Amino acid sequence: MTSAPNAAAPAVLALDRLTRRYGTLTAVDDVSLRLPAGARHAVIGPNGAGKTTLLNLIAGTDRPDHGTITLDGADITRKPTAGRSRLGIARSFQQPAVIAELSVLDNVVLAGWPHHPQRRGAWRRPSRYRLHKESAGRHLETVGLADLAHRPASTLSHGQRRMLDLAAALAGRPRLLLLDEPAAGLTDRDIGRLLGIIGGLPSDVAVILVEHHVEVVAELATSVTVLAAGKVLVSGPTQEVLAHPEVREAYHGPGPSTGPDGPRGKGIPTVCPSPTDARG
Ligand SMILES: Nc1ncnc2c1ncn2[C@@H]1O[C@H](COP(=O)(O)OP(=O)(O)OP(=O)(O)O)[C@@H](O)[C@H]1O
Repeated sequence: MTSAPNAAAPAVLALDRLTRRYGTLTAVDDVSLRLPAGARHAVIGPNGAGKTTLLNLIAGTDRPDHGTITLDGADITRKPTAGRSRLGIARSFQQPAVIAELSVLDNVVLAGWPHHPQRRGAWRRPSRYRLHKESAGRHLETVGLADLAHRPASTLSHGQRRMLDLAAALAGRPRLLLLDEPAAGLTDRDIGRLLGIIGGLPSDVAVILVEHHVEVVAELATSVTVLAAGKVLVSGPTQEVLAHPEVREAYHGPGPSTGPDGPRGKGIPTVCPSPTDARG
C-alpha cells in the first residue's frame, strides 16, 4: 500500500483558501491544499462538485475570486496559462486536446516545442527538428503509441487519443501534471496501461488526478481530497479518506456497516456515482 505524501516536505503546489464563484454559485469554496514534489493526489466527488474548476484554477484557464496559488513558493495566482506551462504545469483534458490533421508524432512535437532545450530555429534546422522528433517518439513509446507515430491523429480511437493527450502533456516536462478523468472511456486494457504510465512517472513529478473510477484512485493516489458542492469534505491519505464515514455515506447513503469487507464487498463503488445516483 502507498503512503501519504510527507506533509512536512516543502510544497511544490500550495492552494490557500481558493474560491471561485459563478454568479450565486460557489463552484470552489475556500479550498486549501499542499502537495510536495512527487505527490500522487486525487480529487474526487460527485458531478458538479468543482473538480474541473479546481484544475482550471491551477492551470490558469480560470481565475479565483479569492485565495492564492503558489508553485515552488512563487505566487502564480495571476500568472497566465502560458507562464504556468513554462513553469512546468501540464494538463490532460476530459476531451483529449488533439490536432486531428497532424500526425500523432507532430502533435507531441508541437506540445513539447516551447519546453524543449533546443527550441530556437528548430523548424529551419533539420538536426534540431530531429531532436524534437526523437524526444516526442520517446513519449509515444511511454504511452504505447510509437507504432502509430506517422498516422494522422484523426485515425486514432478514443482511448488512443487519450494516450496521445497524455504524451503531449508529458512533452511539457511537467513538475505538476493535472489529469482530468484520464480513465474515462478507456477499456480495461487501456486503464491497465494508464496505471503503468502514471505509476512510472519520475518520482519528482507531482500529479493531481480528477477521477470517477475509485479503483484507479486507490491504485494511483497516495492522498485524496473529496469535494462536495465546492468544499473540501475530507482530505488525507487515500485509504483513510476512502474509508471515512462521510465519504462512504456520500456515495452509498446512510446504512448498516460499510466496512471495507462489509456487506457491500469492497465497500467503495468502482465508479463514483453522479448526484442523481447518489440520491437514488
Ligand atoms: N464557466 C462556468 N460558468 C458557470 N458555471 C460553471 C462554469 N463552470 C462550471 N460551472 C458550474 O460549477 C459547478 C462545478 O463544475 P465542475 O465542472 O467544476 O464540476 P466537476 O466536479 O468537475 O463535475 P463533473 O464530475 O461533472 O465533471 C457546476 O455546478 C457547474 O455547472
